[in-house]
Amino acid sequence: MDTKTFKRTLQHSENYNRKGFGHKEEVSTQLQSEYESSLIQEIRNSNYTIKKGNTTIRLAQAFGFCWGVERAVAMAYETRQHFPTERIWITNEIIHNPSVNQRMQEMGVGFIPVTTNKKDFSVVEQGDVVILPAFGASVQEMQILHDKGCQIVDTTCPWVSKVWNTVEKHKKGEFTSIIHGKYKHEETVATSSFAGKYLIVLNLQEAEYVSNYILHGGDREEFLTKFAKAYSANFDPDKDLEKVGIANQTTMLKGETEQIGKIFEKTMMQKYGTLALNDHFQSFNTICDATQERQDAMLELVEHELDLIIVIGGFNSSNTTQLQQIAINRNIPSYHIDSVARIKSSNAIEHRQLNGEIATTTNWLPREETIVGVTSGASTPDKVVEDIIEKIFSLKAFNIN
Ligand SMILES: C/C(=C\COP(=O)(O)OP(=O)(O)O)CO
Ligand code: SF4
Repeated sequence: MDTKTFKRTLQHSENYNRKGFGHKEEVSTQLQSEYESSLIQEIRNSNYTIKKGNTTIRLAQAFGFCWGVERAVAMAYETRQHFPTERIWITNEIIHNPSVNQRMQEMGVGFIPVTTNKKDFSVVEQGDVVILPAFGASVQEMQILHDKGCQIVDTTCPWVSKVWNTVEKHKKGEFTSIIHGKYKHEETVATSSFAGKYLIVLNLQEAEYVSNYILHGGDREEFLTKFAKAYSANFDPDKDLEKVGIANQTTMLKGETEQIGKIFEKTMMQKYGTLALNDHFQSFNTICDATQERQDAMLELVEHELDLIIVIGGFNSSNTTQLQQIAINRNIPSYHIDSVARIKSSNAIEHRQLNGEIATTTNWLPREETIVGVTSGASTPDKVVEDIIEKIFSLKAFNIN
């Protein structure tokens, strides 16, 4: 499929909207009351710190809703306002936060059902409205919806679309896109659908493995098994790694994407020589500002003296996981939770570990003077952060165990 032409056709179609419907002011009051917090604003205004009794909360200097999330959620609310009686669907979670997705359902926005790992678009009828989430959607999904003649409201973050343009450039120059990301993640699924040849690498180890294969060859079958589901159809590691371009899922660890870029730049230089580098390697910066700011703020937060860190965000939120990785790298006890309900008592907290498993830690909140670092992912409403801070204060005030 000529994805570039299709996208242009879609964007000119009268059934397509990516600008909202002019109800910004009406929905902003609703969004404010549902997601914002006066306590968090107060803490922001007092140098990101608040102390009550023997407990200090130190917030990261950048956290919570990013611009792209605010925009996508506002567009979804506007869509409901603009189409009060039409059936509205969304192709995936709007963002990775359970409370926001719950609100979507309460507003009557239906999630496309999934049967045997496949989305069932047969529920969508002509005249229905379909929202594409902040992560975007694959070009194949867009085509199905366009063919059905439904109204498409595209909330894809422009930073994500920027990555799609990057992989289109790779495709034009016959470069294979090396995408730093998680192959199952909605954004990476969408990005790879716009790429020509692609290979998705998760981390530095995988990048090193590919680099080594480029330089010295290796076991082709092992390569294909290792990266199963993470490359384009008919990908051949012996032929398709001669020209590579770098792209990423916007919310990966910034430093890691940069290092992966450097690994491939060095590899191509070593294999083809400095003068031929531009014929074999392309790199554009596709890390979004919000990811960068939140990770930088976390790196600054962990420089302070902290007894523990609470990282708040959906359990499937990639950027939240990256924030926790920073705490783990610094050996600070840290707990990734998605809502106040995970705090059972000062004796028990239920939290997500980096490997995805849910664990319960006992005696997590010290009785004595305590400094708690707090941050939240780009999809976490301030209200959720407020509830958690209030809970910590109340547990400490009563020393409830
Ligand atoms: C929508 C979006 C980021 C907002 O945070 P999310 O937590 O929803 O997503 P992610 O970190 O990618 O799992 C895609 O860049
Ligand atoms: S994290 Fe970046 S790319 Fe993702 S929605 Fe927010 S601003 Fe957009």
